[in-house]
Amino acid sequence: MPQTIILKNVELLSDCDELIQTDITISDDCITGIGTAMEAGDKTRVIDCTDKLAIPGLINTHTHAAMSLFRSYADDMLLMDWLENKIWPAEANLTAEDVYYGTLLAIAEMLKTGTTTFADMYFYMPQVAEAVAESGIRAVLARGMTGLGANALQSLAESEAFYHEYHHTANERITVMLGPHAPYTCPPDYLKKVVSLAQKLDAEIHIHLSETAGEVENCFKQYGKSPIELMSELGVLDCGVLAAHCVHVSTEDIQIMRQKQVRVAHNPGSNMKLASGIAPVPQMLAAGLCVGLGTDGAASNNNLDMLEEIRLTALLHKVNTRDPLVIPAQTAVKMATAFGAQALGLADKVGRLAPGLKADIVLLDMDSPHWCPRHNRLSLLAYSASAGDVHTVIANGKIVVENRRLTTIDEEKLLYEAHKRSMRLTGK
Ligand SMILES: CSC[C@H]1O[C@@H](n2cnc3c(O)ncnc32)[C@H](O)[C@@H]1O
Ligand SMILES: [Zn+2]
Repeated sequence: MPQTIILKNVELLSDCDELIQTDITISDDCITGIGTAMEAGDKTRVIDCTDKLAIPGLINTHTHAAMSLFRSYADDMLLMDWLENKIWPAEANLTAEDVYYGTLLAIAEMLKTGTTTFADMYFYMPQVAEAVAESGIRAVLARGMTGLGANALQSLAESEAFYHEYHHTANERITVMLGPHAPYTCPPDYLKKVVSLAQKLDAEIHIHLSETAGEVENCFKQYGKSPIELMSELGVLDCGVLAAHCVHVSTEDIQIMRQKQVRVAHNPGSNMKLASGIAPVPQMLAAGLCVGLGTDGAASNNNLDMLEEIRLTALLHKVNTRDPLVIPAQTAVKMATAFGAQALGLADKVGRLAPGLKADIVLLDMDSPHWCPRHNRLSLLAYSASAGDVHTVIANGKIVVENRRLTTIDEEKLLYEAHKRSMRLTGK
């Protein structure tokens, strides 16, 4: 029997950003009505939403969920030093079960901070999918691949098997992409194999591109072109690409990205912490690119809080351009919702509150001093809200956070397991 939930007297922002107080009706996994709800029947759960603001579930377009196990392990370093000397050696010891618990830890944090969809690139992806399936979150999963080393061909084969086994599973909550790590770990011949596989499967690609100045400089030295130009030449950009970072992209690169409809995952927190630079987001948006927001892994952020990324996005680009209008609150919020959905190929399912879309809904508790006075809900959401305001989270029509508590995850057991495994992995 499909369950019906009515969110009674909830506040929400319409597509035209008008504030409305109304009811949202959820039947099974979908939003079926926005407007005064019909009389509740026996099987209907009515939730009083006085003083609650409903927003679409937030969409994290780039992370490595299980890296939550490495949070606070290696900080204040540049990307390549951090990867080569701290992260990759520690990741070499990861087991499938570690990745399961690391991913579940990340999912617990994401759900409690209002994220209902994430795009992940990592190893041991069947265990990632298991954590996604049982927690109720939505995810776009990619088995990370590097073309250097003994596992290069095996990870291609694993990616193919993972795609066949998990694409469109968990009630359609899981979709699968291919995940070549980056141009500096995937040489051209390897990327050509990835492109062939993507064409065979009709799969899209999630890849790190142009994250640091050093990456772009080395790419010019090695191939005489930028990472974007190289990817274009190799056919990678013809597969449908979600490109993480794009910090050091030129005007010419942006034109290519526009032509190839590359979608960008902007990760302001990680880019700031790793001192990678500031992505030209205003230029990318002005060129018509789809730019979503991501946290990157919790080891380089050091949290998975998308409300924080919204705020960072709105602030960072203002101070960088000295133009307060460059990314207004509304744009930053859209980047974490509607644009994020588009970036992940899920715009027909999530990212907005509208009848017919999946019921991925976050209720923020506005009954706090930092929500007073309420001149402008969008402004409050972008500049004043914080993770502690996330009261209730509904993912695919199911309540996964209720009164700030997880309903699908045993948090106490999870923290014990995650802490124990993290200590072993980092030799502590
Ligand atoms: C091959 S699985 C993903 C791989 O990416 C590493 N990683 C984490 N953060 C970053 C980043 O900001 N840039 C590049 N690579 C990153 C992660 O440790 C995994 O090894
Ligand atoms: Zn990353």
